[in-house]
Parts: sequence; C-alpha cells; structure tokens
Amino acid sequence: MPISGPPSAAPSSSTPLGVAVLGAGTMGADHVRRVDQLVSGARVVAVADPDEARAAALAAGIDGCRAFPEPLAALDAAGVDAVLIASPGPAHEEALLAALDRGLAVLCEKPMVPDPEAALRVVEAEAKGGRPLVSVGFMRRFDAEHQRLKALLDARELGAPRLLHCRHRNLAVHPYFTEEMLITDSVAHEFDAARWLLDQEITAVQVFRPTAALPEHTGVNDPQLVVFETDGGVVVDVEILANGGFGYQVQTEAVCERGTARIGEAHGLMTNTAGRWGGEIAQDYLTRFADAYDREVRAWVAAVRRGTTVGATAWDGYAVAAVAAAGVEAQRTGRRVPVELAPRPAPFMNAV
Ligand SMILES: NC(=O)C1=CN([C@@H]2O[C@H](COP(=O)(O)OP(=O)(O)OC[C@H]3O[C@@H](n4cnc5c(N)ncnc54)[C@H](O)[C@@H]3O)[C@@H](O)[C@H]2O)C=CC1
Ligand SMILES: O=C1[C@@H](O)[C@H](O)[C@@H](O)[C@H](O)[C@H]1O
Repeated sequence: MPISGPPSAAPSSSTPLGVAVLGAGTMGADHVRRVDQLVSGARVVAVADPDEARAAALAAGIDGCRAFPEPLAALDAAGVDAVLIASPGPAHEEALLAALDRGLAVLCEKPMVPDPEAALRVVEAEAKGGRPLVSVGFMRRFDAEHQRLKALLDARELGAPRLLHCRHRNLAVHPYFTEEMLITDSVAHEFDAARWLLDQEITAVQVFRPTAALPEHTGVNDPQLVVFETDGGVVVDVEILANGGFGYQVQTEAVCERGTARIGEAHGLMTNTAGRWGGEIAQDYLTRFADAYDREVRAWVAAVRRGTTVGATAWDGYAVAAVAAAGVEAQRTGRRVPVELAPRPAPFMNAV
C-alpha cells in the first residue's frame, strides 16, 4: 500500500496527544484506562471495536471520546494523532497499513502481525514513509527485572551467556486460543526477549510435546517445550503452559560463563504463620507486568512527541513473526526448523 497521507505532526507540548484505541477487549480496556488516568500528555479520543457495546462502554467514561464499530473510521476521527492497536493479531496488518498510510504513529500490541510475509509488508510500508512510526508492544523490554538482566548481560559481568532457561505459565487463555498461538502469541514474548537480551538473531526452532492426551477442557496440548538456537551460539529453552490453572509466572535464568542470573521469582506478599511460610503468585499478566505496560505507554507517548518510536521496532516484529513461523512448523512436524529472515533494511537515522 503506498504511503499517500500527509505526515502527522505531533501536537504542541501543551496539547495532549490524541490516541485512537482499536480493540476494546482485555488489553484495549487496560490501555484505555492507562492513557486516560495514568499517562500525562495524552488522551483517548476514539475507541473502535466491531463489538459496538464494548467500544461504547469504554468511550462513555471519557470526555470527548467517540466510539466506532468500524475500526478504520476511528483513524479519521477528529483529534487523532496516534493509534494504539489492541485487536487480535490477525487484524493488525490492516490497521497498521491504514495508520502508516495516514502517517500516524502506532503502538501495536504483540504479535505485530502473526505471519512473516504480512509483517514484512508493514516493515516496507513504514520504510517507504521514511521515518519510524511503529512501536510493538513487547512490554518485557520495559519491565524493571528484564532491564536489570539485560544490563548485566550487556556488561558481561558474568561472562558470555550460554543458555537461557525460560518458564512462561498462564492461569488460562482465551477460549479461541489455538495450539499455534502457544508459539505465535505466547512464546512470541520469549522470541523477542531473547533477541533483545542477547542482541542475537534466532536461527532454528524445535518444539517438544508431551505425548499425554489432549486435556479436554483446553483444546491445547499443554505444556510444550520450545528450544531455539541463536547466531551467537546460545541455546534457549521455554516451557510454555497455557492453562496452568494456578497463576501467571514468567521466569528467565541466564547461564553464563562465570555464573547465573534469574528473574521472575517475585511472590508478592510473603506470610509466615502456624509453622508455614507462603507467597502470592500473580494471576495474570495485567498484574505481573502492570508497571511495564505503564512505562511502555508513557515512553511511547513521549517518543511520538519527539517524532520517533520506542521499544521493539517493526523489524523486531517481523523477526519474531519469522521465528514464530519456524516454530509453528516445528510444532507441526516435530523437526528442527531453520529460521528464514529477509535482508534487514537500513535503520532510520533517528530511531531509538
Ligand atoms: N502485551 C501483552 O502482554 C498482551 C498482549 N495481548 C495482545 O493484545 C491484543 C488483544 O488481545 P486481548 O485484549 O487479550 O483480546 P480480547 O479478545 O480480549 O479483545 C480483542 C478485542 O478486539 C476486538 N476486535 C476484533 N477485531 C477487531 C478489529 N478488526 N479492530 C478492532 N477491534 C477488533 C474484539 O471484538 C475484542 O473486543 C492481541 O494482539 C494480543 O496478543 C494480549 C494479552 C497480553
Ligand atoms: O501477551 C500475552 C497473551 O497474549 C498471551 O496469551 C500470554 O501467554 C502472555 O503471557 C501474555 O503476555
């Protein structure tokens, strides 16, 4: 799709950034609340969802915010300077291309676009516009523990990383969740986090599935072990559990030349009583990563005002989609599948 729209100008420092939120489900509602109540310098001016009642319910609580049943119509609403996409992954390409066509900055929830060919179209559309507009919502990059681990690895304080052991356990997932989405929706986070933490590309993926019968209540063969290799020789294993039923846990342990480092052990409130000790496990990502989402959206608003992007780029979104495609094939065939990456375009000069 050609870039035909005029480039959007960020509003002056005294005018809040007008944000259109596409998708009024779990994440859309959380981001609307965040922009409305926690982030200064931005306001929600439009909410779109084919489920009209959802969009209307969210917009009703915000002065000057309009609800749209047609997602793309929201992009043309008065006062829209930027777009936050929180619809399901398969709807992202259309929304991203429409936003880029209008020169609007976008924060797109992960996965940027689930399939790599479509993701590459987004990379190309942004490149044609000549400036960075796409930020992808891989919020672990804004999580304090992940940032500390990255700083440690970057400084080589423990020597070079050799292995990452990751656990990604969900209480439950949406009823529409499929086996493939274990890879494209959930392990997508580890694909992005590993690339970012290690500053390396992922070269091959394998998936191991227990042979036990499919649990009737979920439709997903749980758990699975996803193992991938990087071009720096690091091996990463990820236990992915979609319907664990006890809480939400995201843990990463880096095994390096001279030691190990682990994040994700926090248990919130710890109690000691009657001869026992105990802690709490967060029940969902909205709780576990609340601070990360807040920091992400604040950083995004500030970046849009400066005319740039923040966090994962469209290229990162594409790279994760390419790795996920290999992962889905590995899951289907039981084979080790190499990752095919397109040549990387030159980065924008002012990207952060
Ligand atoms: N960063 C993170 O930790 C998380 C990210 N996500 C991502 O956020 C996105 C949304 O996920 P959820 O909120 O959990 O889904 P959800 O199913 O709760 O909500 C999705 C909403 O989008 C609406 N919708 C469907 N097609 C649409 C379209 N073309 N345009 C606008 N709205 C449309 C649906 O009617 C629904 O209200 C997904 O990309 C998902 O992967 C989800 C959970 C956590
Ligand atoms: O992005 C997310 C969900 O879409 C996904 O379904 C979960 O597995 C992840 O933990 C969560 O962060």
